[in-house]
Amino acid sequence: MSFTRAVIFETLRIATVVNGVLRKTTQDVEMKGFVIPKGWRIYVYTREINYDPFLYPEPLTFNPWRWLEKNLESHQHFMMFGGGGRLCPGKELGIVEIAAFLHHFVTRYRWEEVGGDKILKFPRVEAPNGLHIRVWDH
Ligand code: HEM
Repeated sequence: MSFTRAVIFETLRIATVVNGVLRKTTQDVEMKGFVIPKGWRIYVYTREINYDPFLYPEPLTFNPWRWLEKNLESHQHFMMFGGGGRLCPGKELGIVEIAAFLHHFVTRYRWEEVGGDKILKFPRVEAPNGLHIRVWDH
């Protein structure tokens, strides 16, 4: 299960649909010489963190093994499920659901892409015309 978990994290890192998390300051916050006034709304653009080459060398390469080498999941910059008191409560359920789907899909079926579908990477990962695949029993 640890490799499946690594595949899920790497997929979320490269192609999550959650580009960031929102917060609002409840008091003035000083950070690295800057003051964020009370009441400001903040958008933490986690997509940028996920592509940071200092945190994830060769960030555009799909490399699930990077999650096994170090415990990246416990790092402060791991924010695919948000963080702090508002951390996604469905994190583990979501991972189990994806893992169960992947297990059945990979072990029971084979698939191929059909047609030259367009995939956009920015501002978010999406397939505007849908991602068409042909699936058959293995
Ligand atoms: C891959 C799957 C999922 C991803 C990537 C994801 C991601 C996120 C993110 C980024 C947040 C914002 C956290 C923050 O502001 O710090 C969030 C919040 C939340 N998620 Fe998920 N989520 C996933 C699955 C689920 C599932 C399966 C459930 C419920 C069954 C769920 C329920 C929630 C709820 C209720 C919140 C709001 C928490 C709050 O504001 O206190 N999520 N999720």
